[in-house]
Amino acid sequence: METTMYDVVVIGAGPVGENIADRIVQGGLSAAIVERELVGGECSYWACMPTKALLRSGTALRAARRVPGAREAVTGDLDVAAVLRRRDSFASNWKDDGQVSWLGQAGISLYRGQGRISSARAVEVTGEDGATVSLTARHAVVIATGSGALVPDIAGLRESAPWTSREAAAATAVPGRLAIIGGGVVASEMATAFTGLGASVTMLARDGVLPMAEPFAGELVTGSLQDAGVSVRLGAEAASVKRDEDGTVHITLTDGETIEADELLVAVGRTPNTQNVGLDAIGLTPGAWLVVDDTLRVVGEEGTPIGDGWLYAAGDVNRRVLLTHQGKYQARAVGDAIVARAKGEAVEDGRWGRHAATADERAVPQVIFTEPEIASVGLTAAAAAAAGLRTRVVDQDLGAVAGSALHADGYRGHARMVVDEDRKVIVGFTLAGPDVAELLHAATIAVVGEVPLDRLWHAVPAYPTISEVWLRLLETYGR
Ligand SMILES: Cc1cc2nc3c(=O)[nH]c(=O)nc-3n(C[C@H](O)[C@H](O)[C@H](O)COP(=O)(O)OP(=O)(O)OC[C@H]3O[C@@H](n4cnc5c(N)ncnc54)[C@H](O)[C@@H]3O)c2cc1C
Ligand SMILES: NC(=O)c1ccc[n+]([C@@H]2O[C@H](COP(=O)([O-])OP(=O)(O)OC[C@H]3O[C@@H](n4cnc5c(N)ncnc54)[C@H](O)[C@@H]3O)[C@@H](O)[C@H]2O)c1
Repeated sequence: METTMYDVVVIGAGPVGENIADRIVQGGLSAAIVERELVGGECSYWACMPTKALLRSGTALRAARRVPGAREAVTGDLDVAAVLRRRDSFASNWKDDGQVSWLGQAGISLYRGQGRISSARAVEVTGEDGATVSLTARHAVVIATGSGALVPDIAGLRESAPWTSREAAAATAVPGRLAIIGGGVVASEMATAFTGLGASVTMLARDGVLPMAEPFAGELVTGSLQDAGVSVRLGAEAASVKRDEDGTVHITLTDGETIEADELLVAVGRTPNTQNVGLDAIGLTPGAWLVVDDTLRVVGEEGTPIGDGWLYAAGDVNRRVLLTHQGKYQARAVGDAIVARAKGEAVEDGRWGRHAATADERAVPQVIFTEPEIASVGLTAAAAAAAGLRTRVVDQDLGAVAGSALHADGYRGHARMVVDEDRKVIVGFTLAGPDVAELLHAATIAVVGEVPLDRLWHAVPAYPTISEVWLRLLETYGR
């Protein structure tokens, strides 16, 4: 079979794959990208964009209702059809023409179909018509195939055709009753969105609400979900599921209670898209998360790169951080590392080096778009303690800051700064409150830059903004 040669072949055209290919071409090499569904990946069509579009209108409405004067100008509830239309447009109506034309402009060759590694540096692409194309990579193959929703082994669950995050993100109607298994990020965001859109929501949060975040985050989100009418069942676990012929879903809990719903969303984490990517051909296990070093080279069981280091994996598929912005950060590192190695240039793979994804370890920012928003970077107090750091935790009521009070009547929120006492730098920062998302980057810079607290006193927050929380936290810490 004839094979086409590129410097680099990227499997998966999600946000991460696209950015890797772009970096490769910017670096003067040629790149092919393989995609089996839509160019743009999960984030564009079934994850970040559509879910945030489903949430945004409710957030705007709540914001207006918190400010007298604006409140009186708002009558009625959300216009569900308008929300769904706006969501459709943010999902580009599930068409990838825009992203395909971007690939063309960027000089990246697109191959549509399932990509499978057949041997070292060789990828076969099988299109929908069954035709196969062979690609060979001169320098590297990158797996950027992302992840899919994990559906746990609960009796009857799969047969009940549950929603995963995909069906929730792309919903064309709002179910009367929505049950959710899970208490993590997807469950909390979708409970917020669908209760705002008029569904009666029950959340089965076996392990609590946002258990990986600072405890006050989960408490505030739980409280506001309950205020909005969501039944938050902490500790509840589904034992079996059955869907009637009339479509009603019955969820039996481990304590014997049964809950009825019109739809059931399963949101208990992700599974890597590595089932059918040819891992068996190179001695790796299909279906497993890929393990990588800091320049994103896939390593085998003994911890050394596969072969001569021709295989890389970035984004969700390596499980380091399941977030778009962090995957794109990896993409910049891996793309530049491949170019440097191809050109025989030095690879800066030390901590914070140009080609190392160092921030993945302890400096990851995330915004959870619940009510209230949860914006965090770095380690929680518990994670810092578990890592053996000697820390001091400083807390501040965010509602007591002048800028917050002005922002919204009855502003409720909380901020926490985790200080590494040995280095006098911030290693973790969490904000919970309305409209805190845009405040996060200051904290990310403080954590990544390891800005000494002494110097932070000279970073004066403007008055009267919510950012004044920085000063309050420093004052509590003491000079
Ligand atoms: C509901 C939800 C909401 C989210 N919201 C946010 C958010 O607000 N902010 C945020 O930062 N992150 C968010 N995330 C996480 C984010 O979606 C992922 O981290 C991101 O999509 C990962 O990008 P990726 O390129 O690694 O993988 P993906 O986006 O999954 O893309 C991988 C691509 O590879 C393709 N592919 C897979 N296997 C093959 C193959 N063998 N051959 C060819 N193509 C293949 C797939 O079709 C897909 O297009 C959310 C996730 C979910 C589920
Ligand atoms: N705004 C954002 O940044 C955003 C939004 C959505 C998703 N995401 C990303 O997508 C990924 C997937 O989100 P997710 O919510 O599916 O995963 P998650 O890991 O955030 O939460 C899954 C939750 O399900 C619980 N769980 C696991 N198995 C269970 C079971 N059998 N029954 C009941 N509960 C169970 C876990 O304890 C956990 O709390 C996350 O890593 C997240 O970072 C990010």
